This record gives sequence, C-alpha cells and structure tokens, in this order.
Amino acid sequence: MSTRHPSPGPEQAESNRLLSVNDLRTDIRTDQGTIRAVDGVSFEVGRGETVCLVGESGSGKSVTCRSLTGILPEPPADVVGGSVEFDGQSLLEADDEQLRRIRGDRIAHVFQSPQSALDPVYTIGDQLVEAITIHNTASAARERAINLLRRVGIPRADSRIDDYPHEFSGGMCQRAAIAIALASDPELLIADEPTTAVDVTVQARLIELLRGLTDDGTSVLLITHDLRVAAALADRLLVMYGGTIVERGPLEELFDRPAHPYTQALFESYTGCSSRGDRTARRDVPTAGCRFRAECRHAVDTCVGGEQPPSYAVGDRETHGVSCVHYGPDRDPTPVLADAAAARPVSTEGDDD
Ligand SMILES: Nc1ncnc2c1ncn2[C@@H]1O[C@H](COP(=O)(O)OP(=O)(O)OP(=O)(O)O)[C@@H](O)[C@H]1O
Ligand code: NI
Repeated sequence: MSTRHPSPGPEQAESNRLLSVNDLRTDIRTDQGTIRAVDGVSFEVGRGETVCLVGESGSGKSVTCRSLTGILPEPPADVVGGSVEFDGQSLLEADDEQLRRIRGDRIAHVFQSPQSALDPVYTIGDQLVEAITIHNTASAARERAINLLRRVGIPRADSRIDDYPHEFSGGMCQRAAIAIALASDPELLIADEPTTAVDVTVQARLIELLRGLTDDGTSVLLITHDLRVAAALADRLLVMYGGTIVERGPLEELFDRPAHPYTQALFESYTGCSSRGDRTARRDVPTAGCRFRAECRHAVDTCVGGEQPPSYAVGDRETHGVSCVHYGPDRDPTPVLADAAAARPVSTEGDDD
C-alpha cells in the first residue's frame, strides 16, 4: 500500500542523498523455519552524515547492513524484497563483479568480529597495502599503510605493520580492520560495533577518527550497542526491533523525546554503569502488526495483525518518526510520551531543558 510510510517525508534532499534503502526484506532460512531478520526496513544516509542503528541483540542490525552490499551467506540468507540505491545505482540488481568493485572502492565494511576480516596468512601490512589504491607506488603505499595504522591507534605502527594477525590482540585486529576499510577512502563506511573490545582510550580515539571522516564528507552507517558512542557520533538514530525500524530521528530529538515504547525501554535499560543496553531479543517476536506489542505496556487491540504500523511524525517534527499506533491521527500519544520523560538515556552534552 502506498500509504505505508505516510510521514515523515524524505530524510535527505535528493542531492545530498548517498544511500537510500526502501522496504528491504531479508529472510534467513533455518531448520526451524524462516526468520524474517529484516522485515521492511527503509532509511537514508546523506553525504557526510553519520546514521546510527541501535536496538537489542538479534533485532536485525547486522543483517540489514550486510544485505546492502550482498555480503550475507546465501543460503541461508535471502534478500526477498525492497530496493537499495547507492549514489543512484541499484545495489540489489548489481552483479557480483559490480558489487565487488563497489566494496573495494566506494563502500567499506568493518565487521562485528574483526579477526574473521583479516587473513591469517598475510601480514597486516600486506593486507593494508593491497587495499590501498594502485595509484600509489609500493613505498608510498607502505608509508600510507603505516599512517593508517597510526590513525587507528596502533602503537609502533612502523614495525607492527609486519606482524601477522595472530600477533595482534582482538582490539588491535579491530583497529587494523578499520584501517583496511579506510584504505580505499570510501564514500560510505559501514561499521558494525567498531568500538567493542577496545579500552576507553582507544575508543575515544576511534570516535575522533570516525568524526573526522564525516568532517571530510565520508558517510558512516554505524551499528552500536553503546548509546554513549551513538551520542558522540550520530546525526540521526534508527531504532530497530524485530527486524523493523520502530523509531527514527535526529539524535537530540530522540534522546529528548523517545516516543516508541521500545525506545523508552531500551533507554531505561541503559544505566550509567553498563556500557550496553542488555536487552536480548525474544524468540517469539510477532511477525505481523507491531512487533513489540507482546512486551509493550501500551499495547491495544489495534497493535495486532496487519502490516507494521506506519511511521508517524512525532508532534510537528517531520524528521522524527515513530512506528506506533498511539501516534496515528486518531490517537492521543500523551500517555506514551509522558513515560518518555523518565527514559532519557544519557545527557548529550550540556543542560537539557
Ligand atoms: N547466519 C545466520 N543463521 C541463522 N540465523 C541468523 C544468521 N545471521 C543472523 N541470524 C538471525 O537473524 C536475526 C537478526 O540477526 P542480526 O545479526 O542482524 O542481529 P543484530 O541486531 O545485529 O544483533 P547483535 O547486536 O547481537 O549483533 C536474529 O534472529 C539472528 O539469530
Ligand atoms: Ni549484529
């Protein structure tokens, strides 16, 4: 139905849009049946923008990102619907060779487990130099590789460049994987939990690095469990639950007025002492209607059945959308929003009003 997403309107002016994902659907077929891992996801990423995907474990964040450039194991995963446009080019219709070129050049991916992204039989330097464009001479490429390792905070980069992955700690492998991802100067960096398994000093450094990238016009699609990392980096947040995006909007707007009952629960579960929301997906997420309704304290009869509720604008904020019947035209969202006051996750600098 064409009215599935009546509001908010386009998140990016067309000229500024780099990535545009529309009604993406990815199934995963297991022995126990088919999981709708991504179930009608739409969003955009603008040039130089950082968009952050948050949501509990199993909500479909990684599968969403891996669906974009075809790096899911097929089978068991199968992109069954939707469209993905990158700079005007349809990625779901691109062939393997086109996708391989885009991944080597314009879209870089940092995976959730960095060790698996590195090849154990080549040194870190060989892998970096290979990723650096052919325009460089061998010595210039090595110099650039050392600089990249310094940028991601590898100490003694000029000697550690000759190490093999097994000589690096988990955190260092993660940083090396980020360096390799940056080697091609991508227009879009997709980073899945890039700051886990590193200590706070390195985390701060990586946050600086990612922020610097967007200053230079690179776009970042970031998955993180850590709302502090999201607060430090995101222009916009996408909140996922049960393979769907339940809420979206500018960072400060979402932190100030989390509208969806799930976002409120996620922010509440996030206390100052734990660095990640510790919610883990239930196995019995409904596959129709509002996916969150079984856990929702505001659930009503209209939450059952049919499509996911449309994304409604919250108040007069066209850029803040929430997929919840309580924000539809005939509903009074006041009780849901009242709960939001207590659900603010972390102060995003300075005083809130
Ligand atoms: N290779 C696979 N085989 C079977 N099921 C899978 C596979 N990969 C993902 N899934 C399932 O797809 C759903 C979405 O998983 P996904 O990895 O995208 O979650 P996530 O939001 O990234 O979680 P996390 O924060 O734990 O990384 C989950 O139910 C997961 O169990
Ligand atoms: Ni994941």
